[in-house]
Formats: sequence, C-alpha cells, structure tokens
Amino acid sequence: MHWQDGREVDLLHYIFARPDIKQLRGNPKRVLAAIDEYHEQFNKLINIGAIKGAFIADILAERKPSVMIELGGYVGYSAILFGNIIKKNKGKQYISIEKNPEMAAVATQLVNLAGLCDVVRVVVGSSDEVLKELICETKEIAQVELIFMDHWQELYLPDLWLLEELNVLIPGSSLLIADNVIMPGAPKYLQWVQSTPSEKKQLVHESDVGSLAPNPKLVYQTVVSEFDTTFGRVCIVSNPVTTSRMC
Ligand SMILES: C[S@@+](CC[C@H](N)C(=O)[O-])C[C@H]1O[C@@H](n2cnc3c(N)ncnc32)[C@H](O)[C@@H]1O
Repeated sequence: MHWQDGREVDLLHYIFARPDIKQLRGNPKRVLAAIDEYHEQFNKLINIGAIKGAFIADILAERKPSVMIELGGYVGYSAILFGNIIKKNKGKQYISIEKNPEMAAVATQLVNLAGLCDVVRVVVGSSDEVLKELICETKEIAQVELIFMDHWQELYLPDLWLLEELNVLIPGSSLLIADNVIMPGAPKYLQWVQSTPSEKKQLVHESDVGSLAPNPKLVYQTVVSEFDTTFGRVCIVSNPVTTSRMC
C-alpha cells in the first residue's frame, strides 16, 4: 500500500477534470463518490472508506457534537463526510489537523468543492502542536466533545496523554474515536484506554512519557468494533469516565 507518492494530487486533477464537475460543486455526497471512484479505478487511498465512515456517521447522528476534531486529515474524505453531518446538525465546526501541507492543500480544495468551507477548517501542522495552540493559546477548545484519531498509530497515546494533561477530556461527555487500533495497530494506546488507574500508574512508571503528564485516574469505557474491510482495519470507541472519586 502506497500513499503520499503523488496520487493525492493526481486525485485532485482527476476530480477537477471530470465532465460532471459542476454537479459536484456544493454536493458533499457526489464529491465523496468521486473520491471513491478514483480509489476503485486508479490508486488506492487511505481514507476512512464507506463502512467505517457509516459507523462513525451513526455515532455523530446520535451525539450531535457541535465541534469535532480530527487528527490526520489526508485528502479530506472524513472531513467532508463528518463535516457535512455536523453542518446538517447545525453544529459549529469540524477541525481537521493535517501535518503534510500538500495533503492539507488537497483537502482544502475538496472541502471547498463540497461547499463545506463554512464548517470544515483544515489546519496545517502536527497534531500535538495544533492541539496545544487550540487549547492553550487561542483557547478555542475548553473541552473535547469528540476527537477522531486517524493519523499515525504511534502518536495516538502521546496525543491522548497531552489531552489528559491539558484537562480537556470530560468524564461522561468527551468521546474519543481511534481508527486502526488492531491493524496496523496501536497496542500501547489500546492498553492505556483499557487499564485501571493502578495499572496505569505502573505503565507510567515503566514508560518514557517525556515531558507529558498523563492522568492515570482517568479511565475509559472502551468499545472495540471490528470491520471487515479490504484492509481488515478496526475502529475503537472510548468514552472517558473518571474514577477519581473511588481512588
Ligand atoms: C490515514 S490518513 C487520514 C485519513 C483521513 N482521516 C480520512 O479518513 O479521510 C493519516 C494522515 O495523518 C497525517 N499525519 C501523520 N502524522 C500527523 C501528525 N502528527 N499530525 C497531523 N497529521 C498527521 C498524514 O499526513 C496522513 O495524511
């Protein structure tokens, strides 16, 4: 499987050269279908895809978050799919954080084409840096409603520890959705969101947490959902609940 080898810019050329380009303007569903067609007919892409996308869309329909944050925007597929739902639910914003400026440029073009630039904001930068900016500097995010982790799996745990340290995960309210936790796999993230406070204290003791300050008292109700996709990937849904009263 290859990505970021020119195919994402090629996708942009493919979409804007389509004879039905006018019908795509302002139509998120058609833009998503065009990305799916490129994926099927030309080069495979690493976006969320229809099956897991529908699963997360159901969660959004039920919870109706006003603000959703995504780590790893890629070509904007999930931003268009979920941003459109946020817009329909009269939510405020979908913030898509993407480290690779080329991917962010592709995503921005496709989000604009889909007519979602009033709701979806693509921010270029590394997830940890942008999260710190949104939470500590601009103070746009006081609490996380829903965060979708879909960047590189080894970053899931340090980014979760950062959110714990910044105290923006609200028990019984915040929801974390992380993709691909079994395959390719995020074993350390999975272990953390499934551990008890005392197990977590031990994990912190044994791990290199760097300058981060994880909160072992915050435990998660974790649901792992498996999907039969081409890549056999899975999703995990974790709902944070504190046990601090019991400690
Ligand atoms: C699997 S793709 C995201 C797919 C996208 N969510 C979708 O479903 O359409 C992963 C993306 O994460 C980006 N990425 C990797 N490390 C990152 C980081 N530290 N911060 C933000 N984005 C990152 C990569 O450049 C890549 O575009």
